[in-house]
Amino acid sequence: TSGSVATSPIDSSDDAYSIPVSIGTPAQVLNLDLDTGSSDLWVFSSLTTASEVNGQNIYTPSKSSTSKLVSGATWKVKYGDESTSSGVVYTDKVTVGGITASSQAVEVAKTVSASFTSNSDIDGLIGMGFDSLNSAKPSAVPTFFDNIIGNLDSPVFTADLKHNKAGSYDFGVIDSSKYTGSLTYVAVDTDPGYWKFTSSGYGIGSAAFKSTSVVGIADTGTTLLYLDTAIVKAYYATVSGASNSATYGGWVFKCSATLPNFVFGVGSAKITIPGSYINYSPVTTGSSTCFGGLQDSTDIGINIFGDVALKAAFVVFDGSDTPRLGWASK
Ligand SMILES: CSC[C@H](NC(=O)[C@H](Cc1ccccc1)NC(=O)N1CCOCC1)C(=O)N[C@@H](CC1CCCCC1)[C@@H](O)C(=O)OC(C)C
Repeated sequence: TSGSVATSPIDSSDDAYSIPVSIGTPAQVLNLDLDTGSSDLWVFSSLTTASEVNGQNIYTPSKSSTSKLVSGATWKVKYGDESTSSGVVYTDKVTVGGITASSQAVEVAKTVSASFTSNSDIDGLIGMGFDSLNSAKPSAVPTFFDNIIGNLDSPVFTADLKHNKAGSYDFGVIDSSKYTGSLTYVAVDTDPGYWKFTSSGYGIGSAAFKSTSVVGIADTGTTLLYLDTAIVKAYYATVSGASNSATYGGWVFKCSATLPNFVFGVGSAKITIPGSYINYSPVTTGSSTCFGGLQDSTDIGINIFGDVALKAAFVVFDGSDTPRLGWASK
C-alpha cells in the first residue's frame, strides 16, 4: 500500500506543518504536527485539563467504538523548546493519507504546557522518529510509521514541505515528479533515535563550497536551521548590520537586508536554501528588525536541519533495515 497527505504551514512564517489525522470510529479528525524529531503520537483530548484547552480539536475516546484503554500505561514528553505534555494511552484506529493502523497507540493528554495551549493550530503531534525516543511507560509503544511499514510497498515516507503553501507527506512511495535531478542517499545513525546524518559541507552565497562534516538531524518539527557557531557567524558576516542579539535570543538583521543563499552538501549533491528562506520573520509584528532562519545550535547541543532547510528539498526517510535519508532539489 501507499498513500499521500497534504501538509500546510500553520501560519505565514511556516512555523510548523500540520496534517489531518483520522482517529477512531466514527472518525475524529485532528490536525497533528508530523515530527521526525520525536516518537510519540499524542493528542488534545476530552481528558485534557479544560483550562489548558483553547480552540484545539480534541479526541474523545468514549465516542469511539474502537478505542481501548491501555491499562497502566502513561507517557510524558518534553521537547527541545521546553514544551511538555503527558497523560494516558489508548489504542484506536488511526488513518493518515488513506493508510490505516488498526490498533495505533494514541497518547491522550491529561495536561499540556502553556505553549501548546496557546497554539490552537496544533491538536497534537505524530512522531516519526525511531521507537527508542517514545516516552510511554512501562513500555514504549510503536510509532504510526512502525505500525504501517510492513504494509507499505516501500519502507519509506517522504517530505515535500513548501514555503507559504501546501506540500505533502507520502507513505510507501517515492514520487519522482516531486523533485528534480536524482536522489542522493546518506547513512542515518539511529542513536539515540533521530534521523541523524552527516552533511558534507556548506556554501554561503557565491563563495567556494567548504567541504567539512556537519552532523545533524532532519527534523520536520523544528522551524529553523540550527548549525555550528562558525558557520552561522560566517553567514551573517555577509549581511550588513546583522548582529547576534541577546534581546531577541539570536541573529537579527534589517528586514530590508539582502540575504545570500545557503548551500548544504549531502554526499556529492548540494541543496540550495534561497536567501529569502533565511528571513524568518520580524522580531515583533511590524518591526523592521527581522529574526534569522539560520541560528546557532550551541545551546541545543545538536545541529538541526529544520523546516527552513527541509522546504528547500525533497527528502526520503527510508526506514529499511539500514535506515538512510535521500535528498533531492526540487
Ligand atoms: C530547536 S528545538 C525547538 C523545536 N521547536 C521549534 O522549532 C518551535 C516549533 C513550534 C512552531 C509553532 C508553534 C510552536 C512551536 N519553533 C520555535 O521554537 N521557534 C522559535 C524561533 O523562531 C522560530 C519558531 C522543538 O522542540 N521541536 C520539537 C517538536 C515541536 C513541535 C511543535 C510543538 C513543540 C514541539 C521536536 O522536533 C524536538 O524536540 O526536536 C528535538 C530534537 C530538538
